[in-house]
Amino acid sequence: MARTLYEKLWQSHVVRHGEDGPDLLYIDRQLVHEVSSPKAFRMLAERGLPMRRPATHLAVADHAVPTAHRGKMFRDKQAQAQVAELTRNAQKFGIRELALNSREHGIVHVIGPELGFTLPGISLVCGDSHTTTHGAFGALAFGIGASECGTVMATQCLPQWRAKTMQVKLTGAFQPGISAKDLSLALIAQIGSEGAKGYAVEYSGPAVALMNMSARMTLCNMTIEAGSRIGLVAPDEVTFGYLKGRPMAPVGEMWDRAVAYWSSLVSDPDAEFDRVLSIDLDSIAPHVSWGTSPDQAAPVNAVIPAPRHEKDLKALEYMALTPGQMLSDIGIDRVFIGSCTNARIEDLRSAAAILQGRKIAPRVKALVVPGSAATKEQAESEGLDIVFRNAGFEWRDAGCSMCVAMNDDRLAPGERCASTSNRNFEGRQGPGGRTHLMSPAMAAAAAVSGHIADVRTLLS
Ligand SMILES: CC(C)[C@H](C(=O)O)[C@@H](O)C(=O)O
Ligand code: SF4
Repeated sequence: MARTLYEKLWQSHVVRHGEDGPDLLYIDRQLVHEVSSPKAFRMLAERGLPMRRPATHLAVADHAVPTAHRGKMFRDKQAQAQVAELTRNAQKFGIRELALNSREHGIVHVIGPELGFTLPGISLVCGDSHTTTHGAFGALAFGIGASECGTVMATQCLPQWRAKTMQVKLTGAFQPGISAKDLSLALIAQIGSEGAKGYAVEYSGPAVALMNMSARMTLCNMTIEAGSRIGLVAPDEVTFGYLKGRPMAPVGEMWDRAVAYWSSLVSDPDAEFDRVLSIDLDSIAPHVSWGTSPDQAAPVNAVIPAPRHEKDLKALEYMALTPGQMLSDIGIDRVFIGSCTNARIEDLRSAAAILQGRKIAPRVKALVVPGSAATKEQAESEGLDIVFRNAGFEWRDAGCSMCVAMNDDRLAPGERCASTSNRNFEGRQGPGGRTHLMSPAMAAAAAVSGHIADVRTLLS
């Protein structure tokens, strides 16, 4: 029978079919960070259980780490304790941890792919909702809860319900100034923040074949904001090209065998999806969120829509905005370029291209936080750090930073931020802070303009 990519991945990991309950899946790899892992490690310790296969785990502290004072003291003692606990647990249970000062350090969803820890065909979990990111490689990757992390550590298995399947067919090509983030925001605005709930979403079509891994990762990363725990792209030559030579990728004959298997990880031509959507990229304009949920987003040249329900009213009040107001008239105080959605090298390049030879508006404070130490190093070798600094940005070390405000980087109450992150929930970037989600190029355009602006007017 014809099968979708999701069904192939699922079936290759089923240990036991659930009769009336969920299937039991084998989990190949787990990424571990400091926020969701303490409970899991405690579970093992309390029951005196060892880790089933420590070598399949990789730990990194990213959420709470300082980005301005790397290697110095943490100002936040709770954050410091959290990071120290991860190191203690990694040592105790024999898991590899990427040290804060190492070249491999970074946001968990950025370093997994960079190291080749993330591979097509594997099942990969992490106690983190944006684990959807890794589906860009054709991995069965999904976020799990803290106690499920413990289950995987102890058994290498996890009971799971199979999702329905959704195909998002993409045609056309991104127009100048437009990127995967705009597409994600447009899609989420269209289907809603629960529009893909219960579905595994596969992005396919000619436009996906043209996308680099960075764009595919942005798309899969944001899939959770449409309510889906799984975003997928079938692995292809672009995927293999990205992975070849990565530190943890297979080599020699194993590489050839892996590529042969990975090439089979596509939806069969006559496979049926439960739901199919089509989007033409030619029609996508730069998108910006105006509310407190990622689906409250609109094209930059639109006005803030009239509230449709209570949720919109509440969001407009929190955001201090009025229906009918031009999105591009909204002044901003801060700019954050970072997060596992948009802090890879391609993201930094696209922002730097706008900032080249320009300065940020006088009242704006801006920071750029690369997704990983390797991304930072690559950016510096290209001189991007100079472009950012000359424009007036602070150039930081890797971490989640102002995406989630668990370290020292946060908005003051009432401050408004143009942000390349993925969530604009109330208080997400600091209590009382107001977030507008957008692409790196759009965030750069907002930085130099002092208000939300259409990046297309700044393209040379
Ligand atoms: C802290 C962590 C568990 C959380 C997540 O699950 O995604 C965070 O990464 C986020 O982006 O909200
Ligand atoms: S960068 Fe933001 S979204 Fe990504 S893992 Fe960190 S906190 Fe979560």
